[in-house]
Amino acid sequence: MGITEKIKELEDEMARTQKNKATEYHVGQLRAKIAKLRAQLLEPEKKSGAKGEGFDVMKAGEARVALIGFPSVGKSTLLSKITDTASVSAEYAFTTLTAIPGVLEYEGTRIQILDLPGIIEGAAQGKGRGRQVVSVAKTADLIMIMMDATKSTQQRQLLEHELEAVGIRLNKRKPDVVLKRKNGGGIVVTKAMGLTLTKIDEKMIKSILQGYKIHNCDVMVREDITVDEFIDVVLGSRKYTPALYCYNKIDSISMEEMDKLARQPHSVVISCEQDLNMEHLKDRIWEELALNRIYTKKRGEKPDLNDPLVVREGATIEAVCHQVHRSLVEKFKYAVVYGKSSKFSGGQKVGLNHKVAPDDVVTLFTKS
Ligand SMILES: Nc1nc2c(ncn2[C@@H]2O[C@H](COP(=O)(O)OP(=O)(O)OP(=O)(O)O)[C@@H](O)[C@H]2O)c(=O)[nH]1
Ligand SMILES: [K+]
Ligand SMILES: [Mg+2]
Repeated sequence: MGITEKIKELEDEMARTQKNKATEYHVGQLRAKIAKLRAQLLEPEKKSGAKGEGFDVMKAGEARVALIGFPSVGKSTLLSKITDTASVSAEYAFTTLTAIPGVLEYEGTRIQILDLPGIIEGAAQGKGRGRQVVSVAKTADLIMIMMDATKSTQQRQLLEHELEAVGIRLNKRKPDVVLKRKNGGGIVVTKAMGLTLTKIDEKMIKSILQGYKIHNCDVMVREDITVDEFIDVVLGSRKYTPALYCYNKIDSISMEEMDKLARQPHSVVISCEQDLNMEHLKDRIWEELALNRIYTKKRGEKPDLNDPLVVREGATIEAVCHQVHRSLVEKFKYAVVYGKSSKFSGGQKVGLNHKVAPDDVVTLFTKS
């Protein structure tokens, strides 16, 4: 009998079993057996030779949010609740075996939410399908770290650790350091005016670079970085992603406990089952994604306020062009912006590098 058939048998048995005090232990055992078999299904296939790089899911909408968490914290329940997609949820671990995309409509914006298999400690080292899951997290604009409010708060640290292990930096800005490799001249470290380095010194910077066999390089340090942050800069391939910590199942904890969790930074508490705080969660997703709406208008016409473009905070006119059409940048001549980013109330003529502000109106002019 294959694993899937075995699982099916156990599931059937679970469905047949009356749940009460007398069967509690037996049901618990069934659940553990199912979880163990499903974990086996999650093992990467040996012969495929793939290093487990992500799941093949097309991006959709204006942004992507990945749901990362241990098994059975309620990721699938949440997906079914806030998007147009139903994802199977159940009381045993490893119910979800692949990436399931859904779309959350938020005030005219489409946000892709990715339900993912639960990960376990050691995911980053390739335990279970963990490596694949954390790879998908790298493609997300926001990582939603989902936890069971009734379980220990250690979950948070363990999950952060797994994500850090694959080079994701949560709620951190890229350190303000510029490295410029050269062909000669040794290592030259320059600091921004008035900056004192308290956590790293020039000698350390040089020795780290030499450790990575970089012997000729200009280093411009613009903030008081730590050793780890400097190593991140040298390694380069770090992904700096906003994270929202979501505690589910608050229906099962006390008010005091709930209050404590809700007060942590970047945190939100919900109950999918009891429908608690779901609208607030959507607001927070939008806020953490830091998306802005702007509007385009044709010359001599009124802007179409029903059809906003959604761009990242700090987006440039170039990004706006990309949103409108892939080939627009090549034909771009100049733009006129109206609104907060414009110096003049009658509109300002700007180039591709100009940064737009929320609710700006933009007219794009192309070479004919
Ligand atoms: N008490 C309570 N139970 C919940 C809540 N949300 C989900 N559950 C239950 O938690 C269990 C697990 O839910 P799932 O949605 O399958 O969890 P998951 O994180 O997708 O699990 P995997 O796919 O196995 O990683 C189910 O029995 C749900 O009914 C909640 O807000 N409160
Ligand atoms: K589950
Ligand atoms: Mg699931």
